[in-house]
Amino acid sequence: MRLLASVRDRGEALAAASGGADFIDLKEPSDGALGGLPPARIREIVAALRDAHPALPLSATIGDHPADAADEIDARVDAVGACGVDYVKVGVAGGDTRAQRALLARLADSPWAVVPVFIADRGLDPALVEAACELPFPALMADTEDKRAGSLFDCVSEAALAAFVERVRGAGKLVGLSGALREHHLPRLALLAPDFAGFRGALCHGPRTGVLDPDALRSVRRALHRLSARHSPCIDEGARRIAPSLF
Ligand SMILES: O=C[C@H](O)COP(=O)(O)O
Repeated sequence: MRLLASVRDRGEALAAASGGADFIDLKEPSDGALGGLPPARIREIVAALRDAHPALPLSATIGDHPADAADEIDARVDAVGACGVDYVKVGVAGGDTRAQRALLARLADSPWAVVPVFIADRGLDPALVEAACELPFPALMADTEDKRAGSLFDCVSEAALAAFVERVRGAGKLVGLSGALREHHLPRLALLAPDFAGFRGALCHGPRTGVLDPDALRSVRRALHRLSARHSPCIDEGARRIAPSLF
């Protein structure tokens, strides 16, 4: 299980990369679950990371938008993709199923590598996950929107999370879990064995809107290493086959 760290600026990005994050995710935590950074800031961070850590995979979010905001979402995906990140993360918020399916179909046609992020505050819709699994996305994630309402584990049952991980991996995609996850959740995460787990709040000294704390990141990193030493190497082998460039 790899560590995705969400960062908002160049300083945090370099600290997260040096601290051992496996994926760097660019977002503005003060602007919501998938708060977007201005393209100029994304380009600045991408340049700094490509220079210092050229092999590190980078993602960026486009901001929180309702599923039916088609034009706005398309424009933001293009703007963020053009900044040179490897993946563009797009939230699939709850609500109108038809709009969600239409959004997935459009994102699958995007020239950029889009990672849909299912906003799971009210659970995961297996039919929607199934629809996404049939489209050519490199990865799928789950995250939560209301960070005060507990963690992903308070919103989605472990059985449903296990089914999500299994289905997405079975479709040949990377699978990631996030949503107010803390270090104490790592043993439960390790049992689910997603390819990566995403963190912001756990890496900050105060709230997730505060500043990234390199010591907190190192602590999560160490805990993950300890758990990885115990979990089955065949999971990593599977992930290597799906996305060899990431390993
Ligand atoms: O992509 C991962 C998110 O940034 C996770 O943020 P969080 O740990 O504060 O829920």
